[in-house]
Order: sequence, then structure tokens, then C-alpha cells
Amino acid sequence: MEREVQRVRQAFLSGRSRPLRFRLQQLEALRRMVQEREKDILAAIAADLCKSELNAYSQEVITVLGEIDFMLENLPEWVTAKPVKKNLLTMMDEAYIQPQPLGVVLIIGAWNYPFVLIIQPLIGAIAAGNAVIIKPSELSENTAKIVAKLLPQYLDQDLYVVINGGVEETTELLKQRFDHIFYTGNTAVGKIVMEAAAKHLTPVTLELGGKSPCYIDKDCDLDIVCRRITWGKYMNCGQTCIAPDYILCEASLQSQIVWKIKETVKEFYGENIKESPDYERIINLRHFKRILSLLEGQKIALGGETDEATRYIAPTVLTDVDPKTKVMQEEIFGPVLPIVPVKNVDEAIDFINEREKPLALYVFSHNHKLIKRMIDETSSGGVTGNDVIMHFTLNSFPFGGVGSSGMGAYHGKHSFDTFSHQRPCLLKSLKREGANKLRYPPNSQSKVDWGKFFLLRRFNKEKLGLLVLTFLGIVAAVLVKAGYY
Ligand SMILES: NC(=O)c1ccc[n+]([C@@H]2O[C@H](COP(=O)([O-])OP(=O)(O)OC[C@H]3O[C@@H](n4cnc5c(N)ncnc54)[C@H](O)[C@@H]3O)[C@@H](O)[C@H]2O)c1
Ligand SMILES: CCCCCCC=O
Repeated sequence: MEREVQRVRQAFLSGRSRPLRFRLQQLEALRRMVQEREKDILAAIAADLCKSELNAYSQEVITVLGEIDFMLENLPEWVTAKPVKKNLLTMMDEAYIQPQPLGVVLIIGAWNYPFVLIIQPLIGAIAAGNAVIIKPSELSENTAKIVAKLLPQYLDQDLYVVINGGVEETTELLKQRFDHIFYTGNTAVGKIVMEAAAKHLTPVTLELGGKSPCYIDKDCDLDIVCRRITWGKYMNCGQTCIAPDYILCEASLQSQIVWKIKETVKEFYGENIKESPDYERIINLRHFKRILSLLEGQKIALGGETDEATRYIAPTVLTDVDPKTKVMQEEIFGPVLPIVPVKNVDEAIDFINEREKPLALYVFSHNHKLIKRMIDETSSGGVTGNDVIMHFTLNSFPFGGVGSSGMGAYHGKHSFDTFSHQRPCLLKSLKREGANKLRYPPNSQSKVDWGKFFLLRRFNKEKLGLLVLTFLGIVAAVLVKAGYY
């Protein structure tokens, strides 16, 4: 493992990942890979999650292609040094921020969207000029294999390396020194990753999970609300990091919500859900059993049917759920939707704030003020009002968690920033030494007074002010040089 990381570091130190032209070429090659090998990629995702190729394309491949196009279009501007405002002490100098690659980045992916969750950060890391080691999830083994097979056929083989394996291999990998670790997965392993990173003072991005609440106000169109929630909850069989985890609403709304979700489930997946190409399966038996255990002692208002052999769990709704029960203590990550009755929006806000900060928050209401209030008085990674999931699709948004749902963010420019160091560069001339006497010892009250004047004085008309200050600066420099101070 050590040797493999060393090899990637040597490739980074060669400098070839840095030029803009190279980054663009690699991103274009990645796009070619996705386009030319689309069938293989879709087949792998489909095999891992019992997903139709159409769904694999729309949930994963579209996002990847959109992200590559966005990078190709904007990268030339992002890599350019940005001049910054100067003060009087630096106004004759060159001052700019130069984004630079961090070095060797480790990307650890999760299984639930196994392609996009490793390729989207990879796009950002390449765009920022880094070398990358990618560790796909071992649970989505087909996607892990196809990525390991295809990437070296299209990308630089020494700069971008896939290492497959499980806990043992990841543990070994985490002992190595990286310049950034980007991890997607559960919160418990997030802590392990952060602890390992701390040993080398490596910065981390942690894309974690949590229980994303969904508040339904009584002032709303329940037909539409339930269609949107049904879509976001049962997509990928509930195995989506930002799926609505549970509903908070007044008790009187519960029966209508159950009825409308039931109707929508029929519309989306037909009478025989097991036959629907749009309804996936649970990733493995361990997760299947874990989700089943969450149903114990609950009032099942819809669904509840299961089939261990195919890891099928029907779209399920639980009503009158006691917040102290197990289903409300952990992220469900399956097609089970508890409804927890609350008296009003105040109680809903308290409920959310008493728990860990979620990755997403959803609020449904005709009342715009109520939605704004929810946003103001709670915290979560992201929010969508009157819909679910959709904030993920906008790459001008930073995507990430807060508190126990994660740290750092990515997508679009935010990915580029995550994998870049914003390096401040100040280039001075070796001339004009006279002016520097103001800051050299021995200090004096008049030097301090000049310093205060140059650095603390605020002028309304900035340019005019700077001109005056420049003039005064020259006078001061002349006086200092002549030995008056
Ligand atoms: N925020 C996001 O973007 C996002 C996206 C997808 C999933 N998630 C969250 O991820 C969770 C589901 O994923 P998961 O954790 O089951 O995926 P997982 O089991 O695939 O684990 C994630 C990665 O961690 C590695 N790993 C597992 N145990 C490890 C250990 N002990 N030491 C080192 N590495 C280890 C795995 O090899 C894998 O690559 C949910 O909580 C979900 O909300 C978050
Ligand atoms: C529509 C794709 C959503 C992907 C969300 C990633 C987290 O699981």
C-alpha cells in the first residue's frame, strides 16, 4: 500500500497533473470513458443495486456527465490567479490568489450510488490538479471492479489509481499520508477516517448521513406533497443519503398522508411492486435485517411485506411513531417512513433542534414565511422547500453536511475549491527600501502614528483616498530616509 501511494506521489511530484491543458484532457478522457463504456457501467450499477439501467443513467451517469461539462467550461477561469485588493503598504506590489493542487487525494466511496459518489469527487480533484487514489465501496463490488478496470484505460495510470478492498485494505490505506481525504459513508466510520487523518494533519471532507426530517404543514397541497415525498423516499429503495428519513406533522394529517402515499406508490410502481423495474432492492442481508428490526413494535400503515431471498422490502409507512423507539434512533436508509405526530411547527422545530444536525431538511407549506422560519431556526446540511432531494442537483450549491452529518462540501466550483489550496501570493520589488524603514526597528511613536494612518484610516472614495495616501506615503518615506524620524 505504502509503495502504491509513493508511486502516486512521485507522479504528482513530476508536475504533470498541474497544467490546465492536462487537466482538461483528463476530464475529456473521463467523459469519453463514460460515453464509450456506458453499457458496462450501467450494467455494473444495475447488478449492485437491482436497478434498471434507465434509473442508473438518470441517477448517476447524468450527474457525472453534467459535472464534467461544467468543469470543462469553467476551469480555465477558476485556475487563473485572482488579483486582490491592496493596502497602502502593498499598493506598488503584485498581490493575487493562486489556486494550487493539494497533492495526493484519497477518495473513499459508499455503495448506495456507487459510481457518482466516487467519480464526482474525482472530477473535482482532477480539475484542481491533484493525483488521486480512489477506494470504491466493497459492497457495490460490480461497480468497484468496472471502475478499476476502466479508469486506467482512459486516464493517466500513475496519477489516478483505484485500490479495491474492504475494511482491512482501507485501514491500511488510511495509515498513509495524504494531502486530503474525501470520505463518503456513515458517521461512525467518518470518525475513524478523521482520527487516521489527524495523525498526519490531513484535512478531510466527510460526506456523512443522518436522519433528514420532513415537516408537512397543514396549509399545503397534500397530493403534490405526497407524490414528491414518495419519489424521494423510495428512490433507490430508500438508500439515499438525503432521502426524507421521517415525517413530522399534525396527528390529524397522518391518515390522509398514508392514503396518498399508497395511491402514489401504486401509480409509480404498479400493483405488483416486485415486478417494477423502478423499485430497487436492499444492498445486502445485513442491511435487510437491520431495516426489518426497525419495524418491530411499530404500527405499519402501509407496506411491511418483505422477501429475504431477494432482499425486497415494500414501500412502508409507520404511523404514530414514538420518538424513543429504535426507528427514530438511527438513520433508516431503507424504504421505511415513520410519521411522528407533533402539535405544530414550534414543536417540529424543537424536535429537529434536540437531535443531531441532519444532512437535509424538507418543509412543505403554502406559507412561505413558515418555510423561512424553519430555515432560520434550524440547521442542516441543505434544505429544499416544497420538494425533496432537489438541492443535490444544483451544482452551484455546496453539497455537504454540518455537525454529525459531515464537514466540507463539493459539487461544481465547490469541488474545485475543496481540492485546491488558495495560495496568497505577494510579489514585492527589492527597490523602495526607504518606505520600509517605517516598519523596521527601532520603533517610535511617529512610526506607529504613520502606521495607524496608512492601515486603519478609511476613505469613502477608495481610489481618491489611495492616491492621497500614496502621496503621503512617499512624503513619509522621504522623511524617514532623510532621518527625520
Ligand atoms: N453525504 C453524502 O453524500 C452521502 C452519500 C452516500 C451515503 N452517505 C451516507 O453513508 C452511509 C451509507 O454508507 P455506508 O457507510 O454503509 O457505506 P460503506 O459500507 O460502503 O462504507 C463507506 C466506505 O467506508 C469504508 N469503510 C467501512 N468500514 C470501514 C472501517 N472500519 N475503516 C475504514 N474504512 C471503512 C468502506 O470500505 C467504504 O469504502 C449512510 O449514512 C448515508 O447517509 C452519505
Ligand atoms: C438523485 C441522486 C441522489 C444522490 C444522493 C447521494 C446520496 O446518497
